[in-house]
Amino acid sequence: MAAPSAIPRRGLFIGGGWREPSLGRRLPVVNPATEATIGDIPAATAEDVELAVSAARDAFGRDGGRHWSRAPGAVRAKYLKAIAAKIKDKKSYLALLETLDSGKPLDEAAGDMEDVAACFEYYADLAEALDGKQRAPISLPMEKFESYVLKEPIGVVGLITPWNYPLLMATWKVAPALAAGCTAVLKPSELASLTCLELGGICAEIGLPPGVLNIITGLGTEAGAPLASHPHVDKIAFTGSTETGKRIMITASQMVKPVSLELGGKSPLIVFDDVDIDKAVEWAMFGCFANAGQVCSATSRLLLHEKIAKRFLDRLVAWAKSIKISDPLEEGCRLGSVVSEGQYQKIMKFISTARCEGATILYGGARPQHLKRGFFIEPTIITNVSTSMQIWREEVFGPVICVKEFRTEREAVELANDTHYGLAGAVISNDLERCERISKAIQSGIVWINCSQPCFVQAPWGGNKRSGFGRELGQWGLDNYLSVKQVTKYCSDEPYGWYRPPSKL
Ligand SMILES: NC(=O)c1ccc[n+]([C@@H]2O[C@H](COP(=O)([O-])OP(=O)(O)OC[C@H]3O[C@@H](n4cnc5c(N)ncnc54)[C@H](O)[C@@H]3O)[C@@H](O)[C@H]2O)c1
Ligand SMILES: C[N+](C)(C)CC=O
Repeated sequence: MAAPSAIPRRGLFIGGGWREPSLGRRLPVVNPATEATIGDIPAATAEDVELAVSAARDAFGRDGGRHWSRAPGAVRAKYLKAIAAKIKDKKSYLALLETLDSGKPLDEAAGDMEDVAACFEYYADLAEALDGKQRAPISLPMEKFESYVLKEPIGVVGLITPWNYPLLMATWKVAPALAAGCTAVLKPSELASLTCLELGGICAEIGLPPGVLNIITGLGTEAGAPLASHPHVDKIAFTGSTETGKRIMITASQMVKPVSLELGGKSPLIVFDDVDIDKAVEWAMFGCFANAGQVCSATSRLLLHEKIAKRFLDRLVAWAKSIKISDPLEEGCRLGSVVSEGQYQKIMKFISTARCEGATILYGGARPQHLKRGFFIEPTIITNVSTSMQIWREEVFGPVICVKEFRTEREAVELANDTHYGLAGAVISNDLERCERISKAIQSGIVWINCSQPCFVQAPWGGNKRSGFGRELGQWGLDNYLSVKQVTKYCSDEPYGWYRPPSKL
């Protein structure tokens, strides 16, 4: 598909319609593959957050919740399915916008749109099933009491999301939140908001009740912070960096507001000496170079058994050389640009610090020579790394992998767990018992065996340690937006009998 001559000019999506931001400000949209400014997005501020939260509050309580929050799950499912159908209809267009906004290869963006539609469909099914799970009885040790559980929507939720999978990361929150009966204010990243704004257009087209989903774009400090601190927002679900996650947690703690946090990672991939090297190399490549390494669970630390390390690295370099790095709209592109100039500078600084600290840049580490414009970085492989180096310890969020060797299984596990993060980890070995042992020993929320990165909407996603807490996707994703209410009934005709009745005079 050819690039559109202009990006749609959208307002903020509040109360079912478009509004100009209160202060009239807009932020430029830069195509990171060309460095051209291709449009702009509204810059919301606290005044707009106020309007969006108020619209969500009204929608939550409208007519006693009959049309949304207390409506049968099948009603909400109908809307979620309609959104999924529209996403499928507009897949090519949305993928194109995502690529122009973020620099990711067009076919990766198209795959993301399929995942977006599948996520809405999945949570439509869970919304329908929710009614059948209400009033689940609790077995009690006293016959005079009966108890059951109601699962109720938490209320108005604030959803703050990053730029690496812009519409998909938003959908992981919007779909379950709406399925649960919550109403929401979504604040996508200022670096890639175009497809999230299009989601607003889709909601209007399918007639989603006004205010059920509100979408405000803008800077984190100006639009995200007032959303996180708003007293009428009942929960914040956040995906982004650990630093911002900490700030959100501090803000939310002032109101004892629940938060779920999907944060950064420094995920290891352990490769033993009993493997097919080329197959394992491909998983390592997919782990660290897909989406230009801007993946929360990216394989950023590669642990190689010393017996295969040299052969593995030779093949890894050979495979890395064969990646097509190009404008992400070109067919066959496997490495696009990173998302912004800021991200480009940050990644380059990580690489130069690694060099200064004594690591070896085995391959890459620079701008590809054939691309004079755009924020492109070669796939980069770094060896001679020590565990005190920044490149080992901190999340890069770019196409950069650092490598260490190990001798024993124990040493591999110690190295894998030598991180403050705990999002994901992976092991490749033909010895499945060893893989099982390692999957238990790795301190993370996700472990892949003989693969790396595949992600399914049915399975829980989230981390431990400084990678956050709470789980998205699957039933766990829905539970994030439900509050559990215990209802206990006294069902005996007898008086309770704790106090003696006053004597009749
Ligand atoms: N664990 C996961 O599932 C997962 C998935 C994707 C990305 N991530 C993480 O996201 C990070 C990259 O995304 P990013 O650079 O957009 O992260 P970021 O923390 O800079 O921004 C994330 C969002 O928070 C907003 N924000 C920034 N400051 C804020 C504040 N003070 N108050 C409220 N909101 C604020 C931003 O505008 C953006 O919408 C990486 O660390 C990555 O690992 C994690
Ligand atoms: C799981 N994934 C890759 C879609 C999102 C994490 O950044």
